[in-house]
Amino acid sequence: HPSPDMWFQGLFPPRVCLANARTNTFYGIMFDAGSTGTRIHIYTFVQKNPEQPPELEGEIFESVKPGLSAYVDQPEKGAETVKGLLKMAKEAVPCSHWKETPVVLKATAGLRLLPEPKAQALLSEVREVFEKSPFLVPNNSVSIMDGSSEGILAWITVNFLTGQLYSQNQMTVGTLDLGGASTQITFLPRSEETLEQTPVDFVTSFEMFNSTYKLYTHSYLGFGLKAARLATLGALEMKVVNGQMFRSSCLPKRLEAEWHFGGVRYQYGGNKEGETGFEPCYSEVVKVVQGKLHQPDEIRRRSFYAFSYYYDRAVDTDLIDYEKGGVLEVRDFERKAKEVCDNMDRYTSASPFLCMDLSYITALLKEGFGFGDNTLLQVREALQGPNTGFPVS
Ligand SMILES: O=c1[nH]cnc2c1ncn2[C@@H]1O[C@H](COP(=O)(O)OP(=O)(O)O)[C@@H](O)[C@H]1O
Ligand SMILES: [Ca+2]
Repeated sequence: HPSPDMWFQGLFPPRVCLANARTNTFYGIMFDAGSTGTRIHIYTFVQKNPEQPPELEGEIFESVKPGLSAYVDQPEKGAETVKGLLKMAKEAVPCSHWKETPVVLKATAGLRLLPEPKAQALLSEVREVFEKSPFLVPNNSVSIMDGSSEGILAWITVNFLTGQLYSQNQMTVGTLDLGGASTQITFLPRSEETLEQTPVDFVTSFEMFNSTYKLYTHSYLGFGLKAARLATLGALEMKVVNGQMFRSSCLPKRLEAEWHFGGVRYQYGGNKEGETGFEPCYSEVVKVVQGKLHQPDEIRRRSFYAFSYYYDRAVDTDLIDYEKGGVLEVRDFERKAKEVCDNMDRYTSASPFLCMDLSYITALLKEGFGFGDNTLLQVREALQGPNTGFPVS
């Protein structure tokens, strides 16, 4: 086809940007590039008076699946997913503010697991999308966040939003984040002994509101829920051969299916003739964690805030309410794992991995971190800002 004559285009005025937005309002665009999905957070801040810091007024959130790491061999296609989300930002932020609105992307465990050149190729495609956008691109705006920053960020968010960081007698809570590819544990040690018994690279100091905090924090790469599924199946550090079948006693006996993670296709199924149920499953998942994690004594006496997949699986099995979350003991995950694994046929409508996931969570908490059966966990949806029920400012 010859291209149509576009003579009429010149008749219309170019799209203009009217400066109609409030001048005390600021915006920020943050991408969380997780192993299972990419999420955009568009924050609105309002500066009510010049002496005070701006207050968070609102947040717009959207997400896409799969995560960037699934595009390991198609970096341009991966960057397209970011571009799609960025379109939302152009609608949400008034055009008069575009060029002052910073846009950043922080990638977590999915990209940490990829070979460095592949991860960099994805990030540079994303950088290009940002550069072509009308937003402000700060230095180092597209990068892989290191594991300890990830843990600290979660800890600050929870303790700031619950008011602990500016209260007189600080009762900070620890945080447990279970992602797809990595898991983080972070808390403020109360006993000197804990710090003495902790490897140096598990301790990070930082300053905030005129206090210095010495936090215990560590991110375990490859110990997220989805990576743990592969480890349990024996498929994590393997070159997967086409047609190869991975079996586990944690899966329904007759199940045969396939699953894509990190750009690789895995075929998996139940133990057709062998055992299934909690006992054999638990011994499989324990092998994934046993002896591989540092166990600080103090955590048995502290309470923790648990989110991400701890929350998702607790909601899936009615251990807690979707909206309110809830307080659980470590033993509640074990009880639920037994119930699901020993009655797998009753849970077929849910994910076939439900038994494996609950067993892994139990093993990670007890055998991995060394929590007691009765350690209390506040299981909540990840705190993200104003729509969480926690005061933001
Ligand atoms: O913005 C969010 N709000 C609430 N939950 C989130 C958000 N982003 C991720 N999650 C949770 O994080 C988990 C997935 O982990 P993710 O994809 O971030 O892997 P990673 O942290 O290992 O890279 C899921 O439980 C998902 O519900
Ligand atoms: Ca995450």
